[in-house]
Amino acid sequence: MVNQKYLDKAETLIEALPYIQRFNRKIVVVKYGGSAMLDEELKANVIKDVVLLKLIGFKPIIVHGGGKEISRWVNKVGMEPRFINGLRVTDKDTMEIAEMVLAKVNKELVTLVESLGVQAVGISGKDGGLLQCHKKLSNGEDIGYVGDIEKVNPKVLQDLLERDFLPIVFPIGYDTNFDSYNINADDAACAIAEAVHAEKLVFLSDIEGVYKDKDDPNTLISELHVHEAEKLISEGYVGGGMIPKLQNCIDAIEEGVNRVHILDGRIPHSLLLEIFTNKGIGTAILREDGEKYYDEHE
Ligand SMILES: Nc1ncnc2c1ncn2[C@@H]1O[C@H](COP(=O)(O)OP(=O)(O)O)[C@@H](O)[C@H]1O
Ligand SMILES: CC(=O)N[C@@H](CCC(=O)OP(=O)(O)O)C(=O)O
Repeated sequence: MVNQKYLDKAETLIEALPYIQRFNRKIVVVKYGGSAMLDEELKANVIKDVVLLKLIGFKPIIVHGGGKEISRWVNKVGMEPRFINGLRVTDKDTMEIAEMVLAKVNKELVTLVESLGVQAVGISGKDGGLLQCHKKLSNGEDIGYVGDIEKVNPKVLQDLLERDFLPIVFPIGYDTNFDSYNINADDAACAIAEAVHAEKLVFLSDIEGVYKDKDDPNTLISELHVHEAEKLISEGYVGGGMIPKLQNCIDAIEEGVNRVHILDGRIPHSLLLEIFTNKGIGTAILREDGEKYYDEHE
C-alpha cells in the first residue's frame, strides 16, 4: 500500500494542473518589495516560487523595490529619508544612493535565481529604453528626481523572455535629456505589466491585502470589482501606500491585465498558494465582468 503522505503529494500536483495549463507561456509580473525583501529566508522563498513558475512554463518578470534598503543607506551617509505621499523626496545625492542600492539588490536577486539553475538578467528602466519618464510632482510640489512613467519600451523584456531568461527589473529610468529618475516600484510594475500584456500582476506587500476598515485586520476583502476599489479610495477607506497601490491595480485592469492581486509577501509561498490553489489569499481586483468566486462559492 502506498503511504498516504505520497498520495497527498500527488494529489497536490494534480490540483495544480488546471492552473499550469491556464498560465502556460503567459506573462506574470511580480512586484517584490517592502519587508519581504529584508528577511533572507522570505527572500529565498519568494525567489524559489518565481523560479518554479518559470520552470513549469510561465513567463515571470520580477519588478523589485528596495525602499527600506535605500533608506538604510541614506541614513548611513548621515541624511534623513523623507517621503511625501509615499514617494521619496529625491535630491541628487539620494538619486545616486537609490540607483546604487537598487542595482546591488538587483544583482543579489539575479544571483539567487541563477543559483537555482535559471538564467536571469537584471536590468533597470534605463536599459533598452525600458522606462522613459518625466519629473513627477506631488500635488504640484517639486520633490526632486522622482519619475512619472511616460512611455514603456517593452522590447528588451520581450527579447529576454523569448530567449528564456527571467528578467529582473529595478525602477530607475531617464527622461528625454537622459537625466536619471527614481520611480516608485509599484508604478513601474504596473506600467510594465500593461506594456507586455501580462496575464497577471501580483503585488507582494507588507500587508494581507485590502481591509474594508484600515485599522481592523478582520475586514480583509477577498475580491473587489474596479468600481468598488475606486469607491474605497474616494471614500477614504484606504490610506497611505495603499492608495497608489490600489490605483495601480485599477489602472492595470483597465489597461487589459487580466488578473491583479495584492498578497502578503510575509507569508511563505503566498505566490504559489494564490496561483495554484483556490484558497483565496490576499485581495484580487477584478474586471467589472469578472465573476466573484468567494462571494458565490463560500
Ligand atoms: N484599507 C487598507 N487596507 C490595507 N492597507 C492599508 C489600508 N489603508 C492604508 N493601508 C496601509 O497601506 C500599506 C501598504 O502600502 P505600502 O506600505 O506602500 O506597501 P509596500 O511597501 O508593501 O509596497 C499598509 O501597510 C497599510 O499601513
Ligand atoms: C520615488 C520612490 O519613492 N521610489 C522608491 C523606489 C523603491 C521602491 O518603490 O521600493 P518598495 O517597493 O520596497 O517600497 C524609493 O525610493 O523608495
